Amino acid sequence: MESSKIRGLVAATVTPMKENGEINLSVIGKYVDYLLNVQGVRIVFVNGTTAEGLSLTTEERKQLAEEWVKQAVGKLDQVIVHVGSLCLKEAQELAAHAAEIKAGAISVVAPSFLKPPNKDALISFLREVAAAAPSVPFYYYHIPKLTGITTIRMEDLLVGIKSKIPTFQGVKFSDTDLLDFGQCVHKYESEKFTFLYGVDEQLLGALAMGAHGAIGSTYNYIGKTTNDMLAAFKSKDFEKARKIQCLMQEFFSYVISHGFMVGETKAIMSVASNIPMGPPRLPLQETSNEYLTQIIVLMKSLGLL
Ligand SMILES: CC(=O)N[C@@H]([C@@H](O)[C@H](O)[C@H](O)CO)[C@@H](O)CC(=O)C(=O)O
Repeated sequence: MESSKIRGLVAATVTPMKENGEINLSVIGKYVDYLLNVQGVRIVFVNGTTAEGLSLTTEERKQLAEEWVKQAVGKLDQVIVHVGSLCLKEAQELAAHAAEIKAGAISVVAPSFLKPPNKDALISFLREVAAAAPSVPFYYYHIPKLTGITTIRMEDLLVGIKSKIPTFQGVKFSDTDLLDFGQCVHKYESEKFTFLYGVDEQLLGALAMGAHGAIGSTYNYIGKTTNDMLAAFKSKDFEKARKIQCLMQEFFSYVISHGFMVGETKAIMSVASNIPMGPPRLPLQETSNEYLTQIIVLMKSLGLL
């Protein structure tokens, strides 16, 4: 698959599972068609947070990456495979595999149990993983709320990074710190890095700070509405863009205060796409029918479904 610069929306995919907890590769073809034809989303992020990547076996991750790449051919623009792991060797194995199957890009989250003690240790880890896929564009996956690595700012991480990781292409920035985000875009403009924002509820703020695109769980099912917001922003209709973001925020505000994790994402996506995404894997929990009904009623009333 072509690896070109990433622009626009990227769906952080869920991993379809059967009721017995096995991964369900058979629906990925339909999933691709749904993203493309209904949501207008042409890039996917596979085996990330929403995909429960770190709860899958290495073999499952490889099978999923292969199936996504296979189904994307001739349809999607790009498949980004998340290859991060607590284990360097496993991350390298997954990176080499992503290169072998011709994934468009790889992304790596910081190991979060035995954590890198400082920026240099983190870069050393990332460099070793990136080296296992020496011709595949590399994106660092910054999600401090989940990794617990809260003291390494991206603005600092990027200093001289291209000399350490030649395939470095950009950051998937899943944090609310728009000061750090804005400085990354501003200071590294000449490097032509790509900055993809990952907090869907405030994407408009990041667009104003120069985001090139966005990766998120909700682009699976409100990609079309978010694309309308991107179009309004691009044509400088800021009033319209703000209205769309605020409308989506009514949904975010409700679900975030009542509980919003992968179980909810999978359930909403199953209803929206009519493709069974199944339950999440333990320790995550399936959402209740009662709560799902409330979410769907709200989304319909907002015109998001
Ligand atoms: C913590 C979390 O799951 N964040 C999501 C967001 O899309 C998030 O679901 C959304 O902003 C709602 O809070 C993404 O950043 C995660 C993501 O891109 C991924 O699944 O790899």
